Amino acid sequence: MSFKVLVLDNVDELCEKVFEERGIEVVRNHNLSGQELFDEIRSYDGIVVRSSTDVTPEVLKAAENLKVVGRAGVGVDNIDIEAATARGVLVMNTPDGNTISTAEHTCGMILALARNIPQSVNKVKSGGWDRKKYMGTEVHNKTLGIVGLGKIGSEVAKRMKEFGMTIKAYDPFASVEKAESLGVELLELDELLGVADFLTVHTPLTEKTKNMISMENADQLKKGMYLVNCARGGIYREEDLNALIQEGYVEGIALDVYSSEPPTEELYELLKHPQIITTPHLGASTEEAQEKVAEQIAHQMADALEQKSFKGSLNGKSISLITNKEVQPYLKLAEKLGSVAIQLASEHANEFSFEYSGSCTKFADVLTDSILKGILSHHVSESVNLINARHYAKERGLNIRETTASQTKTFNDLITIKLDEGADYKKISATVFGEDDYRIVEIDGFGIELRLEGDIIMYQNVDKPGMLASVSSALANQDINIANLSLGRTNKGENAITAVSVDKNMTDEELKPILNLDGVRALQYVSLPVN
Ligand SMILES: NC(=O)C1=CN([C@@H]2O[C@H](COP(=O)(O)OP(=O)(O)OC[C@H]3O[C@@H](n4cnc5c(N)ncnc54)[C@H](O)[C@@H]3O)[C@@H](O)[C@H]2O)C=CC1
Ligand SMILES: O=C(O)C(=O)COP(=O)(O)O
Repeated sequence: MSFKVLVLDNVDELCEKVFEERGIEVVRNHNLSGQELFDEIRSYDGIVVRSSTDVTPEVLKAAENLKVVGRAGVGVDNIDIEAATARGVLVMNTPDGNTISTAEHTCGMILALARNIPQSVNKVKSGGWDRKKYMGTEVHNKTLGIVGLGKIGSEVAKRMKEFGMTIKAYDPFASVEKAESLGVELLELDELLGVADFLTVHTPLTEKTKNMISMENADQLKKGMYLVNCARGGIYREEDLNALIQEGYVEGIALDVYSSEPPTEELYELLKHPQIITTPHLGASTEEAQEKVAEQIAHQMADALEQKSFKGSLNGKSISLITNKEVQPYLKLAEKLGSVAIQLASEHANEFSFEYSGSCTKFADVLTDSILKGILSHHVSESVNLINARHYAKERGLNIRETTASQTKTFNDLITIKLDEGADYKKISATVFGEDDYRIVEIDGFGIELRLEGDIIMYQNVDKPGMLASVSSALANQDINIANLSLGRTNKGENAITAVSVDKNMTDEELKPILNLDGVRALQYVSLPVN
């Protein structure tokens, strides 16, 4: 299969090189926006972005062929992951390719703040000379507060420790062991704000981190401290930045990131304050970081398109499992069974129970995605895949219950779907023999053996002589060949279930003679793709 990828942002050329080496057609176009972008994007299987292109629901809708969005970098706030997930589009990033560069930039900002480097450079360049005004402060023996002791925060800690700083951090998700190994003391946020001479943030922008510092909590800050933000604009409340300095809470602020990039006119005005130093989102802008993220994202996207690996994927949490050879037969089994279930369920049924037993239980999560794919493919016009199956299930109000049992009585593995009360058949179980022999093995407690493929007529009947002969002659009269059949019964002469595979896709009209046979009940017709 051949794939086509569009590079939309200023991503290093190595990206194209990797795609080309891997036989993927690649086009670079930085200058697309609006309708032009919508028109161009239609035919691509993948797009590569940095932080400059907003991957909105509209962009995703226009990209009819899209399978993967690759972010050559970390932050994905410019990508609507929810909308991508709903459309079954994989979103991936390169979590560590620009860590060192951003950490180095942060350290640079801390030192630049401490020694007024940008302001004094400007002074000299404009023909001025003022040594008194630009008196600085040492960072040695000062406390650096880090909010977010993740990849970048940790690298900043290591580097600034070497400058003789005491490092303290707030990160509710960081382990004490990790902090100890870095020589960092973990504190609560309010404690950290009270002791930090310099505060640097390295978290995503979330409901919790937005406006983490503002005039509202300025009282908690150590007087005359410095603020650094090389993470995401808005973690410090931008409208309050000038006031924080003017009211004497903060001595200086260094920003690499802004709530809108480039900043709005109002924001540009605020940034003119002489004690605020600024760079235009340069944290990751080094040759080394850009080469790393470009190469990484191209390989990751190529692997994903070729279904080899899903490293770096941010949605479809269980998708990485589908490259596991062991899980593939179960995925197919689950999807087929889901398809049977929806064909047997009552109209408007919205309750399904999935039971996994045996060794397949360890893949239960992705098997549920696959059953849902089988169920929903009959309902949803948009293409359903393992990434968006749960999204659609939720949107359609399906209630799902999942249970697992480590052992089965008769089979190594069994997947069972329980249907709604109104359905003719309430419980259907299937397994896979070998690599690709998918079979229904039980319906409503009746042992049966039927391949999960092609066209199947299922009915209940009283276990008496001649029933099968009547059904086969009703089929033969219409020149319909029986491919396979399976009978299940409880006890001799009692109720029985018959499943007949036929060689053609039958119409309602063709089913009527069977439906009208005396003794045939609960006739259902199921159609499945042939393996
Ligand atoms: N300026 C630039 O060019 C760049 C900026 N970034 C940004 O830097 C930030 C950090 O990136 P990484 O270190 O790679 O991410 P990471 O995921 O390794 O670390 C984030 C840390 O923040 C912590 N965290 C999350 N919510 C928190 C909260 N409410 N309070 C305290 N800690 C919290 C997490 O536990 C985690 O340890 C991201 O926002 C990323 O987008 C990343 C690369 C370049
Ligand atoms: O990776 C990140 O999160 C960054 O902020 C870097 O953004 P950029 O790729 O330089 O536009």
